[in-house]
Amino acid sequence: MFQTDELAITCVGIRKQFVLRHTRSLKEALVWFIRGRKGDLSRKFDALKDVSLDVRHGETVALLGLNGSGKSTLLKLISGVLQPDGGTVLTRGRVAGLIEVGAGFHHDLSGRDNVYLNGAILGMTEREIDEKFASIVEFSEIGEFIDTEVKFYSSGMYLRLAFSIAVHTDPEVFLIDEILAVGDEPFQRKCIAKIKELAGKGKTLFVVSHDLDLVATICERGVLLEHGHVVMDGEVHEVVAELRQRSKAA
Ligand SMILES: Nc1ncnc2c1ncn2[C@@H]1O[C@H](COP(=O)(O)OP(=O)(O)OP(=O)(O)O)[C@@H](O)[C@H]1O
Repeated sequence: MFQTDELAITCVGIRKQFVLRHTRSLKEALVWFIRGRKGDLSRKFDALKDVSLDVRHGETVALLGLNGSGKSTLLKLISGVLQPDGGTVLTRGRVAGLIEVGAGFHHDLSGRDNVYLNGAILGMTEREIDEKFASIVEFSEIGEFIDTEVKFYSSGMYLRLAFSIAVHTDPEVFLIDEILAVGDEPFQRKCIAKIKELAGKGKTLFVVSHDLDLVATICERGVLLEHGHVVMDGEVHEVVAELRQRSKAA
C-alpha cells in the first residue's frame, strides 16, 4: 500500500457509460410510436467497467489498448473533462491535459488572447502568464501568427500553442493523448524531448499513444485496457509485448 500523499492519481472502481443513439427507420419509429413509445430507442454502453488504478508522483505511465478500449475516456475522467457514472477519481497537484487539440481555445480570439485564456484555465495567474508569454510563443514557433485568430490556425499550429502553454504551467501531472501525431516531425521531436525532460524532473506522465516504440522510450509502466477493463499493469516493455501479441490475434 502507498501513502495517500505519494499518489498523483487515484481511480477507484470507475465506470463510464455512454448512450448510443441509433437512427431508426421510419417504420421502426412508427411501430415504437404506435406501441405507446414503450422501450428505448437508445442503448447504453459501458466504455469503462470498474477501473481501479493508482499512479504515484513521478511515475511515467503509458495507457495502451486497441481502438475503442477506453483510453481517451479514462484520460478525460482523470482530467475532469468527463465525470464518472460510478467510482471516484482523485488527482493531486496541478494537472495539465493535452487531450483534444484546440479544446479550451476560443476560436474567435487571437493566439495571444488564447494564451491568457488557456493559461488561466490551467491555473496560471495573469502575472505568471505575462512573465512566461515570450517563452510560450518562442517554444510554439507561432511567431508572427500570435495575433491571428486561432480559427485560421492549422491543427499543427493549435497543437504547438496548446503544448507550449501546457508545459509552461509547470504541471505536476501531465496527461497526453495521441495529439502529438498532428505535429510535424521537428516539432514532435521537440515535444518528446520536453516530455522526457519533464519525466527527468520527476513529473508524473500519463500518456496515450499507439506509437508503442515511442511510449516504451518515455514511460516505465504500461497499463493495458481491453473493452473497458484493465487487463495488464506492469513494466512497459512487457505490456507492449502483450499488446502486440493480442493485436496479432485480433
Ligand atoms: N461521447 C461518447 N458517446 C458515445 N460513445 C462514446 C463517446 N466517447 C467514447 N465513446 C465510446 O466509448 C468507447 C471507448 O472510446 P475511447 O475513445 O475511450 O477509446 P480509445 O481506447 O481511446 O480508442 P482509440 O484508440 O480509437 O482512440 C468507444 O466504443 C467509443 O465509441
